[in-house]
Amino acid sequence: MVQSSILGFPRMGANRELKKATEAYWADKLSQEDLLKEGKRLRAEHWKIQKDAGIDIIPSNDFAYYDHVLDHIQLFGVIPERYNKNNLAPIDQYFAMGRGLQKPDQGIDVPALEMVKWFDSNYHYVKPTLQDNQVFKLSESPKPVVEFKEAKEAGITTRPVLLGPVSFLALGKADRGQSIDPITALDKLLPLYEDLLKQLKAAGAEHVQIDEPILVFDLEEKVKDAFKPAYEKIGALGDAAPKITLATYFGDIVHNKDVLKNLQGLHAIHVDLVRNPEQLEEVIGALGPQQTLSAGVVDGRNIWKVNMQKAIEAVETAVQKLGKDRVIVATSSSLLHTPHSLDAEKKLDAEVIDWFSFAVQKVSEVAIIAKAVNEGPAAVREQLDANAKSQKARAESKRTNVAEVKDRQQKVTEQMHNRKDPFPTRIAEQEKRLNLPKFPTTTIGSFPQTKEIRIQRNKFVKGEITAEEYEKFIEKEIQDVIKIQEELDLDVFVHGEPERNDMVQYFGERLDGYAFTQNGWVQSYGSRCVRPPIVVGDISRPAPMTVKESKYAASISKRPMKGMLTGPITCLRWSFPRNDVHQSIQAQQLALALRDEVVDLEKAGVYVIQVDEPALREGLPLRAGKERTDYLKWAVDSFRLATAGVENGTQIHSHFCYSEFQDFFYAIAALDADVLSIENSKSDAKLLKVFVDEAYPRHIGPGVYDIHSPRVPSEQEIKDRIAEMLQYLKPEQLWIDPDCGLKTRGWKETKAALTNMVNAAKYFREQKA
Ligand code: MET
Ligand SMILES: [Zn+2]
Repeated sequence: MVQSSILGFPRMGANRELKKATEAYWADKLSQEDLLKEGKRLRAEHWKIQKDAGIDIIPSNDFAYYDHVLDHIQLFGVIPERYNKNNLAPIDQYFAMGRGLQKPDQGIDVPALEMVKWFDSNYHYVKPTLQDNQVFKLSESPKPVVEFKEAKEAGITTRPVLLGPVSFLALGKADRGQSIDPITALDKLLPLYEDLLKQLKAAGAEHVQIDEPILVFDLEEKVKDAFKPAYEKIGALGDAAPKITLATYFGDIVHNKDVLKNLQGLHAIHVDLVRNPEQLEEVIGALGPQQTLSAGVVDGRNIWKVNMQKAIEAVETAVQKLGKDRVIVATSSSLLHTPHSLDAEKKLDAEVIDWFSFAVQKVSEVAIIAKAVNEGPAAVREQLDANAKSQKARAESKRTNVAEVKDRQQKVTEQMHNRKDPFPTRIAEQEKRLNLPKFPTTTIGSFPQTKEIRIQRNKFVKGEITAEEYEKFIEKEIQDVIKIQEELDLDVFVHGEPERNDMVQYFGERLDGYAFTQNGWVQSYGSRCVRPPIVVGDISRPAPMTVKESKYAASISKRPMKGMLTGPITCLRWSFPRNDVHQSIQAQQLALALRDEVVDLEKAGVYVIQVDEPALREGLPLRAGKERTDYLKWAVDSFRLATAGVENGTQIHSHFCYSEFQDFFYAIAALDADVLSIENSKSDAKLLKVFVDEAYPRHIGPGVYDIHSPRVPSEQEIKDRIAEMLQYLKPEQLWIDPDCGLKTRGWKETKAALTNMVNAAKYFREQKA
């Protein structure tokens, strides 16, 4: 029989209970015992959801209090000495590695381990950080064993999930001052996996899921070569270990087919057939004679209802080749990346809610598909009919077929992507109009989002104050930040973004084609969750979105005002995109909407306009090659289309929270933005060398201080940063600004830091005069 399986379930709970519990624990408002109890309660609840839906293979150890990679760091004792010093309880040591720990009264001050994006998702994992003489040690009561037993006691036999040894190491790095290449530690790590697998088997686990997602990357030879010895060794345990399903996701593994050859002894291979359905045949061809295919046909990364008919066809194709006993129906990846359940959505309109499926619903979809394959479509006729009806309704909906939007896209010309004249002509006109000093100072857009701002916004949302009252409040906020900027003597002002709840949501709410959830939270890192808007249809701009605030701000300030927009790629990447049209089409629709906004800002007298694209880098496809070059082409085109409608004398800025774009610098240059502001305070100024090497002619503001910490940089520190930057950039190119927006900061440190920043800029201005 075909079995049904879930690769992982969201951890937060229906109402983000885990977030609330961990944050209460961090604030000393919840005991450790109660935190652990809450974790246990959530796990039980999530297992039950899956069991009740009829899932055959239910995961355990997919739960984590902070991050599952961090779980493995602790599981294998990859704990840098600095976290061992203070005799912390295991859970506190765990959180200390995840988020740092500062207790001045007890003399504790350890920073967090590095956290980075999990593949191309918006989830972040903690990087395994190894020492040159790394010693591994399996924890005394290994979490996977404990949680397996916990489920068993609750009457559910689960399939524990482990991150595989090759991925665990390959995703890691050497600690500061160390030079170990993590993969070279494989031999030392493997015995711990063997021990762990034996313990799981002894506890009653017949199966285990081992994730090796790095197989979707282009791998260095030495990493590729690590799979064979690793899995030979683990495989040699035979009946002393559970049967292994090796899971990959977020890409295809066809380019690593030769690795599969060495994995034919494993029980099953899982592949993502949502992202790469075309890999099915090749993967089947590469399986061993006994091996099972786990077919990931229900999307773990997005919120759309599965197309049952298509999913069933894919599974049937596998069944024809392998037989029912060698096929598993599964989610494409862990459901970690989807919100908990649609049940909490009371405000979504009936048309679109019928198109969505969150984790709880996806669990049922997997069960239904398995049943359809096992017992024939008649057994689930009603569900299949409802699904087909929903697919058809979505395809034919007015929202997904807006003729005006499509017509406008048809009429986009090459010319519309180009500014009127090249940069030298433009900058001359801009300088005449803006009359800025050398080393102009500015900020990235947002100023502190104070408690008062949040209170007033909530009141407005709840209808407790009128639109007019709220507008007055926002105007007052704008007046205040302008006054502060005058006092600080900044050169290019911003209005401070007080009206924006979030840089994507704000725009989504003003565009047609978007929907919003009330409770569609997805874990981003640790206890932090985001609630991405959903692109449901063709996008257009019914009315100006930011002009009122920017125009008002420009009208009351002495200095040039910078209008502030979120770029098309960032809007798309930080939303749930449509899966029925290519992302390039959605990006172009967003670009056209933003183009109108840019032109309207210019008409309103705003002659500096910043279009933020912090998500451009993370959207880069995981593997080099055509997909990547295609992405860069349409991403760059969408930015150019959004911004090229203005006159030469209007200055276009863009902002990135990354400066690590050595590999695709040509695309950054191709944006043709007059001024780029980039995150740089945490990076090596050497990264700027690429601007020199590529003879980048336009203006750049590499961030001179880190805004993620309340720490105030001294004037001297900022001067040193600027001096360093001047080794790479020409004085006439350089802008002085912070790393990113200041919305998460308090006013006190913001004013102090900006005062030092302006003074540092003035120092160089006088020096170079
Ligand atoms: C994550 S990038 C943020 C840019 C935005 N303009 C801000 O200042 O908050
Ligand atoms: Zn930023």
